[in-house]
Amino acid sequence: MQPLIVTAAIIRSQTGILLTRRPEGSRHAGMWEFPGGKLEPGESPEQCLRRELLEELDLPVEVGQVFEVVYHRYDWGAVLILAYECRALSRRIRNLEVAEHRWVPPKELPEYDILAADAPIVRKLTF
Ligand SMILES: Nc1nc2c([nH]c(=O)n2[C@@H]2O[C@H](COP(=O)(O)OP(=O)(O)OP(=O)(O)O)[C@@H](O)[C@H]2O)c(=O)[nH]1
Repeated sequence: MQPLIVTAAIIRSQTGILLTRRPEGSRHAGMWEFPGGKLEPGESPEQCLRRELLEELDLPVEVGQVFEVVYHRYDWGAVLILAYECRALSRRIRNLEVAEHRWVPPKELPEYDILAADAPIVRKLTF
C-alpha cells in the first residue's frame, strides 16, 4: 500500500504555533495535530494546504518552505507528512472542521497529545 500523502502547516504567531484538535467521529478523534490534510488527485502540496486551511479554519495562508518530511506507519496504514512553513494572511480563525484550535508556545508542545507521526516535527520545533 502506498502511504497517504498528507500536508501539515506550521504557522507561527507571537503567542505560539497553531495546533488543531481532531473532531469527534474522525480517526484519532480528540488528538492534536498541525492543520492540513490529504493531498487530492491533481493537487500540489501548496494548493492542498491553502484548500485545507480554508476548509478547516477559514484561514487564508501563504505557503513557504518545507519544514520537515515524515514517514510514519500507523496500525491502519502509513502516512507521508509534508510539513510546510506557512504564514497566516488573516487574524481570524473559525473552527469549521476542527474541535478547537490553540496557539501553543514551542516549549509547551510536549504537554499536548499530538499525533504520533508528528513527533519529529515537534522535536524540531522545540529544539
Ligand atoms: N492534518 C494532519 N493530519 C495528520 C497529521 N499527523 C498525522 O499523522 N496526520 C494523519 O494524516 C491523515 C490526514 O487525514 P485528514 O482526515 O486530516 O485529512 P482530510 O481532512 O483530507 O480528510 P477527510 O476529508 O477524509 O476528513 C489522518 O489520518 C491523520 O491522522 C498532522 O499533523 N496534520
